[in-house]
Amino acid sequence: MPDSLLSASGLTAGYNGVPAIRDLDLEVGPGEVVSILGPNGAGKSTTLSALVGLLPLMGGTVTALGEPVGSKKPHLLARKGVILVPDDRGLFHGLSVRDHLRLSRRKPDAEREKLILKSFPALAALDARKAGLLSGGEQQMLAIGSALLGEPKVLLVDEMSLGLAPKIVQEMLPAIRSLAQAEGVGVVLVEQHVELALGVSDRALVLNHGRVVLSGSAADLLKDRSTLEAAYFGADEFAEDDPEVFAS
Ligand SMILES: Nc1ncnc2c1ncn2[C@@H]1O[C@H](COP(=O)(O)OP(=O)(O)OP(=O)(O)O)[C@@H](O)[C@H]1O
Repeated sequence: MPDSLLSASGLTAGYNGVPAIRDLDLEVGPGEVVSILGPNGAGKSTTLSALVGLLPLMGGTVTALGEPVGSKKPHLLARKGVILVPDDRGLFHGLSVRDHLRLSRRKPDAEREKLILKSFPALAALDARKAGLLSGGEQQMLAIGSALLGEPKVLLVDEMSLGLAPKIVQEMLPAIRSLAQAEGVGVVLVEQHVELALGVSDRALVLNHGRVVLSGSAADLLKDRSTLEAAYFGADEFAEDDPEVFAS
C-alpha cells in the first residue's frame, strides 16, 4: 500500500527468546483508525512496543513513515511523529503539567494547546501540579494531551480508557477519530472496551495467545458478534467472567 504510514508483515516479537506475538500483519494509512483487541495477556502491548521499535523483532518487518523500524532509535522515530502513549503513560513524575505540554509540542501553537486543554478542562486547572501528584485519570489526560501536541503522524495509544471516566472516554475516542481524519494521522488503538473501540475504528484485529484470530472492517466485526466474541474469548469458560468487555 503506497499510502501506508505504518505497516507490519509477519511481525514476531517477544521476551527472552520466546515469542509473545507471531506472524502479525497490519497496515495503517493516513486518517485510518485500527484497533487491536484481545483479552489480557493476548499480546496487545507487546505489539505496540514492537511497532515503535521498543522491542526487537524476532521475525518479520515493520515500516513506519517509509523507513524500517529498528533502523532508528525509538526516540528518533517519536521525533519524526510516531508517538506511543504507553499504558504506564510514560510521564516524568517530577515535571509539572505545564512543562509536559511545553516539552511535547513541536512548535509553539497556542491554538492547538487551547483546543487540547478544551478537551481536558481538568488539566488547565492543574497547570502547575507535578505529574506524579495527578490522579490516574488526570495522568492519562496529560499523556494523551502531550501526544496530541506532538503533532503525531502515527499515534499508538495503549488502553486510552484506563482510569478515565466513561464520559471522557466517550468524548475522547471520537475526538481522536476526528483528529485522524482532519490531519491524516494513522491511529492504532489498544482497547479493552471492544464496542467503543470498534465504533471509532475503520478496521480491527483480534489477538489471542499472540496470534491474530480475527481481522476485518470494524463494521463487519460488529455485525457478527458471536464470531467476534468467540475470537476474543477463545475459550467459552472466560466469556461469563468478563461481561463488561462488550458493553459500550
Ligand atoms: N517484559 C516481559 N517479560 C516477559 N514476558 C512478558 C513481558 N511483558 C509481557 N510479557 C508476556 O507477554 C505476553 C503478552 O503480554 P502483553 O502485555 O503484550 O499482553 P496484553 O494483551 O497487552 O495484556 P493486557 O490486556 O493484560 O495489558 C503475556 O503472556 C505477558 O505475560
